[in-house]
Amino acid sequence: MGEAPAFIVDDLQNQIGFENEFGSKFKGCKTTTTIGDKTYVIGGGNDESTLPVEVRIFDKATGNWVTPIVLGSKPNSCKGLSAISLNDRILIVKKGSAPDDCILFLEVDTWFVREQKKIRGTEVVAWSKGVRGDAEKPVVISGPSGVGKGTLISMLMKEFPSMFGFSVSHTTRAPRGMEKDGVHYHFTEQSIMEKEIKDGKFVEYASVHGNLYGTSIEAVEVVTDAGKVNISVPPFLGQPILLCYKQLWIPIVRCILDIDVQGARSVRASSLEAILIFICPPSMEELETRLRSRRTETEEQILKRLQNAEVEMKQGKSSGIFDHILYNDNLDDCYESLKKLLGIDGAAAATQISAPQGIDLPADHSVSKMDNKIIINYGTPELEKASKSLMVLDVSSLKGGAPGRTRGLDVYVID
Ligand SMILES: Nc1ncnc2c1ncn2[C@@H]1O[C@H](COP(=O)(O)OP(=O)(O)OP(=O)(O)O)[C@@H](O)[C@H]1O
Ligand SMILES: Nc1nc2c(ncn2[C@@H]2O[C@H](COP(=O)(O)O)[C@@H](O)[C@H]2O)c(=O)[nH]1
Repeated sequence: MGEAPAFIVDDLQNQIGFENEFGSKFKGCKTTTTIGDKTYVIGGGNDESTLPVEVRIFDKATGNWVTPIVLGSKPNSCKGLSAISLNDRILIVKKGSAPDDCILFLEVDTWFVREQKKIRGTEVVAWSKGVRGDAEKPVVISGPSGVGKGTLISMLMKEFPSMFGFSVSHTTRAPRGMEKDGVHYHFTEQSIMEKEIKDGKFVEYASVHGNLYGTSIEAVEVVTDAGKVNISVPPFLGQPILLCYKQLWIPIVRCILDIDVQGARSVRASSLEAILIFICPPSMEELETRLRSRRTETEEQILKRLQNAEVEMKQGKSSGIFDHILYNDNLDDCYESLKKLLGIDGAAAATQISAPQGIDLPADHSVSKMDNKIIINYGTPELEKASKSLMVLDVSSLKGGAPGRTRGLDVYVID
């Protein structure tokens, strides 16, 4: 580890035009990173301000400045930024930020961003938060209507209120008696939802039993960003807060999606990297009994749902979309199997599985890159010579990304 870093970041440029263009646009800290013909200028929001970090792009090919559509939750202000190019995304190391909020990725050419650029016909970038290891994979629960998906999800949310967050879908179907807008679904109109789909606001969508249903990017982000709030007081019942890390109570939230097989197929093809679970009924007769006993559909709707169930069952069992298949015969048994799959069949495991390990970055540091390793040097120049304390972020196994989290960061310290 004694070699000089191959690439020094914090590459603040003073090219003609940069400072003027920039100085007026961004108050506070800023940094620039070039990927191909584009220079990404990322900055704003210093420690005292509440302004979020902004992004502008200087296109060297055209000589023009572009203000991109920025998806994802913009990072909070910080004391300084370092930016490291990783080809399709830029890793941002924030100074003076909370352990769960100091490593972020600005995606500039990932699958998700390319799709969004195609849909929107303009420059797009997307923020995603970096997390260590493999935690927090979203969970997709799919299966025919009436099989018990909602029942199982309710049981999970009731037993682990702090651990799971439900992705509230959009639908064009009418609300049922007890259903609340924004809680069970975002009830919307066909024309509005079609426009929003065209605008690229959805991770996935499908026409199901004659209505449009879809998971918006925002719905997923609302859940994953629940982990962003840092509160310095202990949790009380009902709050989505679990883990005390460095005197901060860090919420742990894992996103659950209840979607049909078509939607599951889209999620499988996306960058969400979810765990996909298909729930089967013990028999079609039992499925019909459950659908009828729910008393929420008309006879015509029940028949349509049963007809669609035949197709969904075939696809669910054989398409290779799903990681796991569970049979919901006895509800309690199925629920236990689901918890086992998710690694939460014991109280200790429940805390382990989703506990996000923050990255405790020293407030003062410099950042460099060597191959797939980001080296964070946190000694003063004098101390560096003596002790060379380094933190290494290994980015060789990154997974996921916008609209969820970027997982797979390996972090270790070299003394
Ligand atoms: N294992 C089970 N045994 C008997 N009844 C069950 C079981 N699981 C769920 N149910 C019942 O079946 C009905 C349908 O369940 P639920 O509404 O959860 O299905 P769903 O898969 O979410 O349906 P949809 O896709 O239409 O939303 C409910 O009345 C529920 O109480
Ligand atoms: N592809 C998607 N399917 C969804 C979504 N939200 C719900 N669903 C599925 O629709 C059916 C019917 O639901 P119901 O509430 O009308 O009974 C069911 O299979 C759900 O899983 C979504 O966002 N995308």
